[in-house]
Amino acid sequence: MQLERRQAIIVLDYGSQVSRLITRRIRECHVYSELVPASTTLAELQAKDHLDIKGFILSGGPSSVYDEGAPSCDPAILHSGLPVLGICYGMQLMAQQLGGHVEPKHGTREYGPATIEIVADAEQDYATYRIFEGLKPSPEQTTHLDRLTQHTPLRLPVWMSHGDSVDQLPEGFKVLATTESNPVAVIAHPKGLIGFQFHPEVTHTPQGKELIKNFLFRVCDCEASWTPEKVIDETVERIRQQVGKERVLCALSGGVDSAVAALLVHKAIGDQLTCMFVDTGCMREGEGEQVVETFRNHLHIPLVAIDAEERFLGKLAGVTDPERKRKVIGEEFIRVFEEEAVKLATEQGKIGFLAQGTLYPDVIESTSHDTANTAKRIKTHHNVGGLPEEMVFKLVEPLRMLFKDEVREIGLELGLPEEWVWRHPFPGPGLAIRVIGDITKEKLDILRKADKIVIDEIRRAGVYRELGQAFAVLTPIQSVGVMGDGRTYGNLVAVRAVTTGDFMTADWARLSPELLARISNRLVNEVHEINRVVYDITSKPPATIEWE
Ligand SMILES: Nc1ncnc2c1ncn2[C@@H]1O[C@H](COP(=O)(O)OP(=O)(O)OP(=O)(O)O)[C@@H](O)[C@H]1O
Ligand SMILES: O=c1[nH]c(=O)c2[nH+]cn([C@@H]3O[C@H](COP(=O)(O)O)[C@@H](O)[C@H]3O)c2[nH]1
Ligand SMILES: NC(=O)CC[C@H](N)C(=O)O
Ligand SMILES: [Mg+2]
Repeated sequence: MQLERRQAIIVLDYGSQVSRLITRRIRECHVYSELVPASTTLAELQAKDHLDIKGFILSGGPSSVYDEGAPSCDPAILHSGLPVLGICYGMQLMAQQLGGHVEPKHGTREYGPATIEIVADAEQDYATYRIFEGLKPSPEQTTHLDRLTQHTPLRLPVWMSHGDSVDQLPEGFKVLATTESNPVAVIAHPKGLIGFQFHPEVTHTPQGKELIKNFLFRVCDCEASWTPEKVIDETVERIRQQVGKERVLCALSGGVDSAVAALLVHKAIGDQLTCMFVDTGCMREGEGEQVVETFRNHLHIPLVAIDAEERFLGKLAGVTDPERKRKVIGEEFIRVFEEEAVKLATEQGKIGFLAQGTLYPDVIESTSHDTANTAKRIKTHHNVGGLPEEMVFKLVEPLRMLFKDEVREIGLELGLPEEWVWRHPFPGPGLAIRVIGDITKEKLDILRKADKIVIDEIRRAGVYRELGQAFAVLTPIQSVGVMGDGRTYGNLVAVRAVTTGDFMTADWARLSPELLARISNRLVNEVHEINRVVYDITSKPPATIEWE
């Protein structure tokens, strides 16, 4: 089967903190979008033969266009005849490269909320540029003067963050909107070149999504065809073409990413796939059983479950340093996979591919942001991806182009149980990095009970889905208590619950005092080793989500 080319909007990344949000907003409108480094040329993009490029967006960024070495845009993109939307730096760059001029304007800096007033002629300009079609002035934007003159210009609240301004337009451009302090807030050329000085991709621009939709559907003529069904069909076909008749191994963790990757591969090649779940002894209560039950009995996908508790706990004995724990676990995973892959290979023929749940944010991080590579290492996230070379696996990464919310949608569509789809992420090293200090089976058992109580109560209160992650941490601190009139000297458990979008930053969740009380009560009553409970009220930064 020949794969159709998919309609796409290419976002060029000039380094804005919110570049990837642009891509997400576009995808939320069911149009496919990729974020690429600013230096990407039109020729390179046209060489991606799976894409039918419908338009470009140039993101914002920290540079000033007149700075030496400031990033630019391949002129061929601006002259391609396809629509281009420049946002903030992107608009300034487009204006400058097409012959206009940009100046630092100390008097017209705008950071935060602003209101743009559309000065375009309602009938003619709306029909020519189409970017403001269908937008309505909100009643609170209507002034007394408007009512007196019975003329209500379109005003929109937006979010700005710039110190430079376009002060001279390139030929053929027209100003479509201004703000009180900035005469050039939106510019446009009849050929579909548009510039926004504000950021439509952030939620602080309330009608931002409508503006992006207008760009996609009215200016670029896109179809809303990037849907879960379509993604599944395409991905399945791609996997078939890549894998052929070879066998694939998928390491299954119990998390949503590896589960969805496995489902897609299974849909593509059926029994050529073998899944492998490794019980490290550091899993949550019932985790292993649930993985086995769902995959073998419910989804009918071949699964090998490896009980490696003894060897992992043996290697971890006496290890207290968090980084060391991660290393030990990472290495042990590799050893287990090596051994098991050899066994599988001799039983049913060689395994050529390894399926992984790599997501789009991982891909973006490793290609477009230099800062990601120079950033300071806080902790080594263990990943089974670092498999030894002598295994010579080729990789199948069916989620490479997807964000987590898209992965979840696909999981639902493929029949992964809801409870699994919405499960909080769980780190590969598992409870080993939530038992602070030295790890023993006894401590892990205490933590397993505590973790289950925390999660059960959070689910019962109906707040599980609102939280990014929630769990218990077993600390080595012991404290004195009194129970049944007797003295106790027991363990201190910390409860951690955070809200977060991307896990790069997080806030501690404002759980209700009633819920916290129930959790604390059950912890001390049901887990007799615990006699004191604290709630972690630090955000990330300065803390991290996990304690180790
Ligand atoms: N216990 C395990 N057994 C087998 N593979 C594992 C195990 N733990 C982790 N892995 C592998 O390591 C990969 C990375 O783990 P990671 O936690 O980042 O992703 P995930 O578990 O798939 O999803 P989530 O982020 O929702 O937890 C997994 O996709 C899986 O392939
Ligand atoms: O697969 C993983 N291997 C690891 O070693 C690891 N350490 C942290 N995490 C998860 O990453 C997210 C951010 O965690 P931190 O704020 O603690 O760095 C949170 O979701 C953490 O659970 C890990 N995941
Ligand atoms: N957010 C941005 O894109 C800022 C662009 C440019 N650095 C300015 O200050 O105007
Ligand atoms: Mg996981």
